[in-house]
Amino acid sequence: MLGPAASVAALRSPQDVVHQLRSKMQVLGVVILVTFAVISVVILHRFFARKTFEHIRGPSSTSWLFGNILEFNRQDQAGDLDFKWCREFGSTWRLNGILGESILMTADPEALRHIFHKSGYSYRKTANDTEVFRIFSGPSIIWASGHVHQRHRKVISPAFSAPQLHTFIPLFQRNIRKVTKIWRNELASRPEGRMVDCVHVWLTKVTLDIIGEAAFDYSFGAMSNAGSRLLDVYTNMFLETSLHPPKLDLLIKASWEYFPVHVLRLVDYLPLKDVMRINQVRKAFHGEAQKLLKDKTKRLMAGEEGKKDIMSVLVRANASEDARARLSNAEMIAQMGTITIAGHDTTATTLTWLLYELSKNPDYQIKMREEIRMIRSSVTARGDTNFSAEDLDAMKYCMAALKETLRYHAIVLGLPRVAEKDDVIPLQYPVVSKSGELIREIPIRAGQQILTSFCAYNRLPRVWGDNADVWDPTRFLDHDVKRETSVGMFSNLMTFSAGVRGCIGWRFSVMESQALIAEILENFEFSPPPNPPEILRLPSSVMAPAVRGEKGIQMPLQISIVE
Ligand code: HEM
Repeated sequence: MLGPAASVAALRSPQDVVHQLRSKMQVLGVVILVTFAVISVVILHRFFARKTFEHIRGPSSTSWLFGNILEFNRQDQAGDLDFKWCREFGSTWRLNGILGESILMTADPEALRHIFHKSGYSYRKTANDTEVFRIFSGPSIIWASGHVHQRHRKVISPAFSAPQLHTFIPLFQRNIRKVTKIWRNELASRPEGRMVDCVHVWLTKVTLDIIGEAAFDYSFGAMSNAGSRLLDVYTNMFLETSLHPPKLDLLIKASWEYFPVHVLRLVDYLPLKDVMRINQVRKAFHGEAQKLLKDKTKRLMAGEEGKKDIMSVLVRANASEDARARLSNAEMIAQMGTITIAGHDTTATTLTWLLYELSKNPDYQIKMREEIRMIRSSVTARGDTNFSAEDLDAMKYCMAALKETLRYHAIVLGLPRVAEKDDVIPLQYPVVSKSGELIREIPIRAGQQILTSFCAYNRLPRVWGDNADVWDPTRFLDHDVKRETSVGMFSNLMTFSAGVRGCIGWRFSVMESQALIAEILENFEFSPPPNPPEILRLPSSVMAPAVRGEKGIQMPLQISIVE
């Protein structure tokens, strides 16, 4: 029997197919030609440009064409090379990029503070990241830069304020109870009272339904398996587009830095794997977001009592702005895809790693459960049924476990940035140069690339102590780890990035996690499955878990009911 793609092809005439193939070959031909022209210019530019990183130590190049980039993208486990290089060369080192580019890589707290906090927009995103965000979301906050980004941030920020987010706690609790009910029913049907399940699947479903409802008053129907069209096109996007990019993708994308922005718009038509996948996702989000925006604007015009979802708050905030500071319809629509994607897989994956660590640390898991039960008694005693925000904040063991997981399993491993102008980056921890001198600051030339390593910073022994390589939440309990610098959005961690472009949804994620952890651990116990498989950290854009030798995202854990 023919598959759907084959049946569609069978409906076209042979001339159509040949014509289509020819046009695709022509596009590819032009792309390859232009890329080679750009590559020649780049090589010449690199040859004559002023060198500023050459004295810094780093790994030797493993390929004349790719430098260290191929091995970095193909590492066995996410972060392996960051940790190795950081141990070998200190918290700042030099990496060989494509076609002999010198890249500065750093996990140094002062350098991170300088790049993300102090320099405003002087360190921009790479052309590759900017284009991928544009293709996926359109003109949204995560794509915008400079004063346009400032305008987005001003309109969107009120929707992420603490008082606004507190109103979502019952919504978080209502949704996680659906998972609790499904797991309880499933476990009741098993005579042994245990099951092994991929917790990531369920956490992804519940966080997707939560973001749908909280952000847009929209139902993704993930938990009910009703599955909206959006869910179908979007599932597994991160993994499919970012894991092990082909060599040609890496080469083409490295050349984007040298194209003018309007030429880069042609990227939409490139037959690259992730471009085609992401294009599809954007179109699906665009259609739904358009309908939602229309509905919410109509309600606002009719003077109806506004809903509390993030998009409704945004529509009201936007309407009250001065006309020049407002977001356009296209910009409003673009936020839906960004907020959905930035706002659920990230939290789901972090919580998956948390349950994994708890399965290996039963004593700490028991402490968390005892704490939840103690606070439950006081909730019941005052006649309430749900934990309030204050109750959740009072769960110190739970909060410490969440912080430690965000530290130890930084799901965004780091971010690349490009210097907009010549600058000098200060270091908190000086490194030794090739000739044995101490380097305390590094001159940067406009256009040079810096790869920041959040995962390596989050494990620096000088910041986190000698046991930085161990998952140990007690470091966040009673004693305040003395740190010489403060970076990041939350608890001195770089996991949510930092500064003007730091994660706008960090507080949403933390509150949601607090509510989900309390409900899940009050009801269930987690342990490793029989014959526990080796769990890997996949080097994809969100560091997902996998089982060695098997495909796709997986985290099999044994679940049983706590009586
Ligand atoms: C564990 C959970 C999360 C992690 C680790 C995380 C991490 C990050 C990081 C590293 C960035 C910077 C990206 C860049 O500069 O390219 C970012 C930006 C962003 N995040 Fe999150 N995030 C999380 C949860 C959320 C949630 C729950 C939401 C929304 C509900 C959200 C919405 C956003 C948005 C809109 C941006 C773009 C901000 C801007 O460009 O100004 N994130 N996030």
